[in-house]
Amino acid sequence: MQPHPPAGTNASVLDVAALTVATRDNAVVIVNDLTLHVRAGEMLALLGESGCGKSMTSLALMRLADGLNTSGRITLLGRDIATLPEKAMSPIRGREIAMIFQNPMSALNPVRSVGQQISETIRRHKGLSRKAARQRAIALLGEVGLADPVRCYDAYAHELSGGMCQRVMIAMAISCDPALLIADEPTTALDVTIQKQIMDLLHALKIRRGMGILMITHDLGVVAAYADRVAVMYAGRVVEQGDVHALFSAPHHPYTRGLMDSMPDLADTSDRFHAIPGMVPELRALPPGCSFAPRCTRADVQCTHVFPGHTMVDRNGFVRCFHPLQVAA
Ligand SMILES: Nc1ncnc2c1ncn2[C@@H]1O[C@H](COP(=O)(O)OP(=O)(O)OP(=O)(O)O)[C@@H](O)[C@H]1O
Repeated sequence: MQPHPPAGTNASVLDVAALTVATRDNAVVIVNDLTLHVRAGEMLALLGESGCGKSMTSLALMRLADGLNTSGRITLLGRDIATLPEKAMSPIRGREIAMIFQNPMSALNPVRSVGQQISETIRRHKGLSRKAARQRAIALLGEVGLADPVRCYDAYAHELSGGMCQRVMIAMAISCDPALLIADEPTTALDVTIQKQIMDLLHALKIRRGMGILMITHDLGVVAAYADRVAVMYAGRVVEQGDVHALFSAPHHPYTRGLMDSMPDLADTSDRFHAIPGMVPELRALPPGCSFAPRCTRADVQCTHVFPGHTMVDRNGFVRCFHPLQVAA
């Protein structure tokens, strides 16, 4: 097992370059030329509307995008895992990279206690004795904020609330000290107050453990409150990436600007809702050039022919647009 990079060192945990996922016949490109990185102890939000390819990105990173054509580099802790055979990849899942999902209840086995499920994961990856694995599982249930970890160990998923189940899933995900946690919309199925508790927990774990987190979300509020950096995805591509504060105070891509303008503003009593005109295109029938061009007021002929490359906007950010906002030409 590779040692994790220490937190706060800016060491890269995950580096993804030109990741592309397409159907076997290449008729649909679901993730297109995707570039991103996650450092130790930081949360990168992958932000986008439904159907833009966020979940497929996470599956591809876990090397679980079965039956699809995948290319590009996925460097985890300095090693390219994009082409590793399944036998070598299998122990990496859980141990170096772990994942939590939207619906924790359905991710847990209903006929085994939640503690047993965590113990089994620990025993499989760490080879601990039954007793030691149980002790570690109970400690983890305490670490994720469950009030009575010993009692919780013997509980079944149906005996716990949605928020408690998500805490159990997080305990299982961190049980082998992964360097990277992928969280795919982990709070979407939960009540608003519980959402905040789970996000606070992930934030605390990120700091305490120096773990990198890739947070998949469509929620700009979550991004603003918790992420360190954000990658904005549209129709299979990352169109803008940068530090959260920089990006929120001065978005460069017209799509990012549109997303921010469409956030409801409680202070605005004008009854106006600033929606982006038009619809997200079908991946099966993307327009030529920039996929956002048909909805973009800044688009010209060039935009309808060529997809723009990466333009660096600062040390940490890039935009893919021929006519970005507030970037010197
Ligand atoms: N095997 C496949 N063949 C063809 N298209 C697929 C396949 N798998 C997924 N897609 C399509 O790829 C697109 C991206 O799916 P994905 O689930 O990654 O989106 P998402 O951004 O996570 O959306 P959501 O937030 O709704 O989960 C969807 O339009 C989906 O229909």
